[in-house]
Amino acid sequence: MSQSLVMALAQQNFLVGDIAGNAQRIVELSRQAQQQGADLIVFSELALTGYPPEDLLLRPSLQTRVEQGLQQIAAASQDIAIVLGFPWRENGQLFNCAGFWHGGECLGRYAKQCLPSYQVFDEHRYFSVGDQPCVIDWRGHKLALTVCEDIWHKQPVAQAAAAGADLVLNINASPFHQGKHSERVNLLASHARRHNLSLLYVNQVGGQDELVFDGASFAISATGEPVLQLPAYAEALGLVRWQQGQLSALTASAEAHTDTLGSLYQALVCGVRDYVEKNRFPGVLLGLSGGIDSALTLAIAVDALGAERVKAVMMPFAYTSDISKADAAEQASIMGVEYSSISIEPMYNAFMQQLAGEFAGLPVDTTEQNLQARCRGVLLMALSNKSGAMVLTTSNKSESAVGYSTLYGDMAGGYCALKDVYKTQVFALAAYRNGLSPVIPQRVMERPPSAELAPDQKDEDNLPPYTVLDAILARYIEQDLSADAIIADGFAAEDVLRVIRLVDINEYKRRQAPIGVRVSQRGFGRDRRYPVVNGWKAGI
Ligand SMILES: Nc1ncnc2c1ncn2[C@@H]1O[C@H](COP(=O)(O)OP(=O)(O)OC[C@H]2O[C@@H]([n+]3cccc(C(=O)O)c3)[C@H](O)[C@@H]2O)[C@@H](O)[C@H]1O
Ligand SMILES: Nc1ncnc2c1ncn2[C@@H]1O[C@H](COP(=O)(O)OP(=O)(O)OP(=O)(O)O)[C@@H](O)[C@H]1O
Ligand SMILES: NC(=O)CC[C@H](N)C(=O)O
Repeated sequence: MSQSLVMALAQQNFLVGDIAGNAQRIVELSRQAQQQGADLIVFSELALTGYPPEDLLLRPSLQTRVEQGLQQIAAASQDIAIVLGFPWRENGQLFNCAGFWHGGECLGRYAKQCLPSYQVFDEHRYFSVGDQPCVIDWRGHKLALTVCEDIWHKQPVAQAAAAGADLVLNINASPFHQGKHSERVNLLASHARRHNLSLLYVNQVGGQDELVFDGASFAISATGEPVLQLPAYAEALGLVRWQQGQLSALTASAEAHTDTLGSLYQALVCGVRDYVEKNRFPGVLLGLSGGIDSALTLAIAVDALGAERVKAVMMPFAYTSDISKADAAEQASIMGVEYSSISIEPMYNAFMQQLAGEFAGLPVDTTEQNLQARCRGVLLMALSNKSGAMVLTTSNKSESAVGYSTLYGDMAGGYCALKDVYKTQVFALAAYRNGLSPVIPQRVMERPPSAELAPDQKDEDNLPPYTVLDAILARYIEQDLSADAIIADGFAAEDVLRVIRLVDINEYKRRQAPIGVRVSQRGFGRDRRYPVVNGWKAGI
């Protein structure tokens, strides 16, 4: 006769590489869950190391550190069962494992069978493939362990069902991209219905370099109905009861994690917050130009860290309009951030004076524009060095795509909130954020974008309108379409060929850009690895 079980879903923000700290956190939370009546607690994939640990997995002391952490966890499993993810070396091979501890003993260990090595994932670089299901017979229940990517294929769940499982514990490190949450829920519901199984989906939460894990863990009944939904972008401990083959929620569900601009905005906030917090920066600073990119970046920074940890700097030059200065000052005041204005004119003039001999007889070109951006970069980095605050860069995905930014100028900095956000989405996100409370002056939202690096300059003088540019970029970057296919979609050949050429020749620039939040399935980080030197010809 099976007993009723209370199970805790532990959605946590672990620090990659801090094995001792993560083990301690796992022990504390297990104790806390036990006090709340849980018989079993489930942590996420590679909870012990944090995900993705990347080449830390190759460090010689990995196994020793993992064993030390697991000893503490085993000791904490006397009165509560603990399920968690950890790397495990056996016979010279490393596996991405899920383990089940109770009474101080490991009652089962499962090695992940489906290793993702696409998009940002690179698990075949580190892990060997498992080939066995793991179904643990505990207190009259048959509990199967699976790890993240396993659930995106039919075989591991089918194997577990064939081995008699009635409940699948799926531990995850599943990063956010737009639309991902509904994909996960639909996927698990289809496994549930196909095999008449209930499933727990436990995801980690928080930012890690370019990745943002949204959490949003859930439990699903054998009929494919969601039973419990944990919040997105927050740590949480949810409880469910498992009794006579039925799951029921013991804690309140969060609102369903919908795939709107709101979840995109929260992903950006979460990415910035965790990058700053986990690197222990006291705060951030950025150049505030009166344009939309720096305005949105400022709003994200303040939502992530609080106004007292954010500084904005206006650095005017001869081409900076009065309305840019006024709008920047107004936004800084609305948001309550420290604000200062430093003219770049004296340093620009000093550079030009020193270069006058070298430049004699040569026409004015982008060199002079880049020098303005570089004066700003130097000032921001000096302020960063002095205060310890990190510089946020403001380039969006459209600009990074076509190389519309200056090396060692506006590209100087540590982290980029909008790195994976097209310019058209920048406008939509700014409007979304202002809908919550007005933080970006209306004029900033309405002015045509301009780099203000030359008299009366507008971005769209040099580029097709952003709606057209972004549509071409999405086809080329996200969908991998050829120039011919994009032209066949109705775009002007001249625009398509020019944009593709710009994307191709600016790989070197993107390679030197700071990392930033990834929110699509094809960001400019680990998702897209093109050779800088290459002879590929655009066309078919
Ligand atoms: N393949 C390669 N591998 C390595 N390095 C390479 C390279 N090709 C050029 N380079 C180097 O890169 C230099 C060119 O890059 P860089 O100095 O950045 O300059 P560049 O790309 O020529 O100019 C920057 C462009 O971005 C625009 N911009 C700047 C700032 C802000 C904004 C905005 O709206 O936000 C727009 C600006 O109007 C201009 O069109 C070359 O002089 C060379 O030193
Ligand atoms: N006058 C300025 N004062 C402070 N920072 C500036 C100034 N001009 C440019 N910057 C910085 O350089 C970045 C590049 O901005 P630029 O104005 O060239 O074009 P942009 O990409 O349209 O950005 P934005 O929409 O923020 O103006 C800005 O986002 C800002 O961080
Ligand atoms: N860690 C993993 O196995 C992640 C892969 C999986 N498809 C996801 O992103 O949800």
